[in-house]
Amino acid sequence: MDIKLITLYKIKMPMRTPFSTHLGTVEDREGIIVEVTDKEGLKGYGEGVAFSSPWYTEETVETSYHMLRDFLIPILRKADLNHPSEAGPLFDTFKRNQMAKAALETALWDLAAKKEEISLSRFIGGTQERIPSGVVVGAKTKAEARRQIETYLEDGYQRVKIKISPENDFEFISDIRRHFPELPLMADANSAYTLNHIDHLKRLDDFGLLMIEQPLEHDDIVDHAKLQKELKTPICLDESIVTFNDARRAIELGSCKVINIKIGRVGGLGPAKKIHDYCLEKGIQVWCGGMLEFGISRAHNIALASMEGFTIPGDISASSRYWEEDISFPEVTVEKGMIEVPSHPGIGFEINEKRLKEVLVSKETFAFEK
Ligand SMILES: O=C(O)CCC(=O)c1ccccc1C(=O)O
Ligand SMILES: [Mg+2]
Repeated sequence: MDIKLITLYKIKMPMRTPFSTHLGTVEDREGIIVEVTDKEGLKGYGEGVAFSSPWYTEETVETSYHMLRDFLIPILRKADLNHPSEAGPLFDTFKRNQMAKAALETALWDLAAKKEEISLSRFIGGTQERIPSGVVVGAKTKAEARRQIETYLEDGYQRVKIKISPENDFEFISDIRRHFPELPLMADANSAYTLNHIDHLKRLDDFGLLMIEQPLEHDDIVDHAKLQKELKTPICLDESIVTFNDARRAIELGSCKVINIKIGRVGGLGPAKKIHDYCLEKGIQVWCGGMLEFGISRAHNIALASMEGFTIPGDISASSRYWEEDISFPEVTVEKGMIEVPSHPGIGFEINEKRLKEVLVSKETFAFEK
């Protein structure tokens, strides 16, 4: 792919409003922007979506940076890739660290699409010109959740997801259902429950949720299979699906009816596509998850979600949902509940250099000599 240099930008930006789950609150979002420049001067971008602390998966901004600097960039330097689909298998020389892998792998996909002068969406086989948009409410009180939902519905969002735990689920969901009886609503537990909560969870069946996301442990697929047999509400897996084989095994066991695909969590666009294709074949629904991300990862999500199997509105919202000003432009906007898939080459978004400078923590460049 004729790579000339790679630049890593570590950044930090305050969220417009803090985002809370039962696991903790994110106020300042740190991240890594990966810029891969080829010999013609074309630039591809990727984003490392790990958080500052390992509350969602085991990765952090610092571990991702270490993986990129000390393992992934060096192995890429030695390899002579012809196509970005070769990066995933190359990086799997090293175990896990999916978000670090995805940060670099997605930059290679953007670069390759730009070289072909087609949009990333077309390059990966996307067919949809606009995608339905959903939004996540991360509120501490039910009054705050209700206010947020009202605003989001005015903005046109087609689906709302709330974060739940055994302590607040009935309070939040029953209040939302009373005020918004027809709202396409789902709940994400981020592993707040155990199998001891089966009867508790069964009672949530009455609320007509689209699905319940990751009720049980982050690395479980066996207990989820037991739970799915007892629940009418479809189970969607998020944290449990980190590789293609995780998806294959979960589907074989009946652990879920839906999979939330996050490019970062599964190690890149290549694996994300592979999981999508398999789910489509097996009749398992998929949607694109979010990571409170900046515009580069959001752009990759939009390209992924333009593929045929992404029929459910995902957690892809407007840039303004989380940011005063994003590091890319144009900002992602939601019109009548839909986000337009760009037709420009690559991800179809540029870096907002002024904003990147404002939020920059550090910058490091790695030259590739042949
Ligand atoms: O709007 C978004 O970006 C996704 C919000 C969200 O639910 C989430 C945010 C951070 C980490 C994990 C999750 C999740 O899907 O579990
Ligand atoms: Mg989730």
